[in-house]
Amino acid sequence: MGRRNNRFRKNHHFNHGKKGEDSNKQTHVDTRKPYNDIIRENEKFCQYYKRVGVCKENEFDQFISCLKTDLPATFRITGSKGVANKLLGIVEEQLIKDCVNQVDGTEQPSIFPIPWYPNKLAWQMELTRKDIRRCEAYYKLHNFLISETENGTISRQETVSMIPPLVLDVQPHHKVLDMCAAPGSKTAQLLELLHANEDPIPSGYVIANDIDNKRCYMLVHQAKRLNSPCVAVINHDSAILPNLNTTAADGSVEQVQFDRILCDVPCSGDGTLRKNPDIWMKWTAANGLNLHGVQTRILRRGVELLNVGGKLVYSTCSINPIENESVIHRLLAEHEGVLELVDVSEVLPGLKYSPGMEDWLVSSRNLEFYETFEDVDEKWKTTIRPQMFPPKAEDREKFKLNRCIRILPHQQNTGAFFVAVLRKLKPLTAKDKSTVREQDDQDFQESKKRENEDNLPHNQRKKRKKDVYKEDPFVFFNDDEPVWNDIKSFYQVSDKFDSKCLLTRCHVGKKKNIYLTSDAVRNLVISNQGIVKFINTGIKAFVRCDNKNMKCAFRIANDGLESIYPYIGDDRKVYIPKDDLITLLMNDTPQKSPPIADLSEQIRNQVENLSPGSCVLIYKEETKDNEDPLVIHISGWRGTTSLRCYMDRHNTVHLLRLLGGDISKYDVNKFKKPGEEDTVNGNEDENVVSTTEIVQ
Ligand SMILES: C[S@@+](CC[C@H](N)C(=O)[O-])C[C@H]1O[C@@H](n2cnc3c(N)ncnc32)[C@H](O)[C@@H]1O
Repeated sequence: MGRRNNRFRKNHHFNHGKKGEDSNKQTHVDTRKPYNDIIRENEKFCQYYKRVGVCKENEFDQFISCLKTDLPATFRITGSKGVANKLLGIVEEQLIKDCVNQVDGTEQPSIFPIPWYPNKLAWQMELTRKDIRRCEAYYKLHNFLISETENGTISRQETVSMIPPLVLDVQPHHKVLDMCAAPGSKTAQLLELLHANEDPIPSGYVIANDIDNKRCYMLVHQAKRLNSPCVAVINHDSAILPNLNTTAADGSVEQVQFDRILCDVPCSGDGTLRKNPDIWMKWTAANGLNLHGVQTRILRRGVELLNVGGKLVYSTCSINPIENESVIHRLLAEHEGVLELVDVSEVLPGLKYSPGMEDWLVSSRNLEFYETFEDVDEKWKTTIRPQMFPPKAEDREKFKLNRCIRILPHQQNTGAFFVAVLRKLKPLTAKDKSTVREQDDQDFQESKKRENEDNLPHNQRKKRKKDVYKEDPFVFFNDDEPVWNDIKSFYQVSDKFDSKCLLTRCHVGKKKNIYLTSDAVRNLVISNQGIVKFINTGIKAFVRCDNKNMKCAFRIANDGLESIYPYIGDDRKVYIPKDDLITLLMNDTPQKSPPIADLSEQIRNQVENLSPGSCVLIYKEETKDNEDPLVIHISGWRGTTSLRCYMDRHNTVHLLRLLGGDISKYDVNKFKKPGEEDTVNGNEDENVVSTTEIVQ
């Protein structure tokens, strides 16, 4: 299987999380109204942004009207190059024809590749998620989106949210920190970039952090879809994230400085009004003022943790300059000569955006606007801070805030977004750090107090700490791990494979699942266990199966297969032709696995002398024009007389789709009762499973 098209695993913690990227914002207002009942008006919002001048005057009405409409649906194709190419072909040749052009009598909505996203791998539709879910004409599109998302081969990510990882320029050897990572759509993208070379185990890694313990499990779920041994999820306040260490072979300890940092900070979220219309009801100018402090502290810690020469992306889904350029300007001014804004105008050709603002007014919570701190009314001087103001006109050229990127909704029918790319030019001095800290402590206390007053409903205060899950330990193998010898000899694992990167999640008892991390992640976990809270790391590589016919107690798991595949000996590898693979995939009853005698001669010859047990099935499809071939690796089982593969339903549908097999029994029209469906399709199969049901 491709690295990113492996098994989706349910995590029971996942449902505890809140929904959406901006759900970390709280409010007094009861926002539980159905979205249709929400009146998309807020006089103060319009007044504020008109006065602050976020867009040209002649565009303002268009800007507001667009914010009042629902967001178009978008998705990104992920997966290894071969899988992504094949899926792209299916989108272009089948999906558009079958799914979108089906509406009779109405204008056909378009579906098109997002022009600035590389290799046509991101698509936008003239349809909202609700349209797709509710309209029968799009049921195949809906089924496709659900099953491929569950499988991990597409990501239903908002257009603008795809930008930060792209401009961060992540390479497979980079040490990457995602400071505010949950629910994890950008972490997933960072991981894809880390694996772009399709190395089985890249030397770089992604540390994904979030302050919210429950949201960390959403992150675990996202990361798991990608089957990477190079990611660890941690749970900390990123404004005070401790220094992380690594330990060298001689035992010396070194502090980690990251090559790339994503700082996708908590924000007022007013850029997501199209997706979250409840924000129309709760927006006030106080939100931005209150968040500026925490945003600054997170960014500042990011700058401290960044390697010299490294890049950091600061992003928000807010339109407000107080949460955006003001934070960037503050950091640039605090550390003059240490940071520069990177010009990314050429990185995403075709992206429409406005340059960062170089001048803005600062407003009190009740919309009194000020040009300078000196003008601010005494009563606001704890809420409005001097550092929130723009640079003086003569300093603008020094800061180059126009290099920030502001995406407004009407520019290309998206949400609103802010992105800034910073490069660190030299280390911070000790003086830099201490002056800033003293000055900031006072602001911090004030803003904490205000956040409580303004944002948190009484019943939510101090609630957070309680339901924190206790993690199982991360127990790495030693050189003399007893179960390893059997596994190594059964699968003829090469000596190049470092078994010390395998781990279990228990100290005692029978080992059930064996997970794999990269060497670098192992080092981080071992060196920092007492320093930060690790929530999850490692992909499932081997699973105990205790089958009496197999000489080894562990079978290979699909999740870790891409990472261990190159180290496995040839004897347990079986090359499978397309028709045989389709036969195996079409069989959904393990007790009736296809008899080897019924498979092709090619398979019969290969498995004749293969002892029963776990094996790797390999399918390779050459492509025209020397494109990346489609290569699929699957965990298989050679029974005494039969052959089967380990697959969940999403994998099965995905692979059958790629191979051109029959998925009609899964591709159910949920708008028709089962009886009607049979009549329409002439399909009498009793085992019809709707793809929507599979999700539950
Ligand atoms: C805008 S969301 C991040 C979205 C995420 N990057 C993505 O693409 O899916 C902001 C996140 O910051 C987290 N957060 C808020 N304050 C934080 C802090 N001090 N340290 C770390 N995370 C924080 C919230 O829990 C929330 O998950």
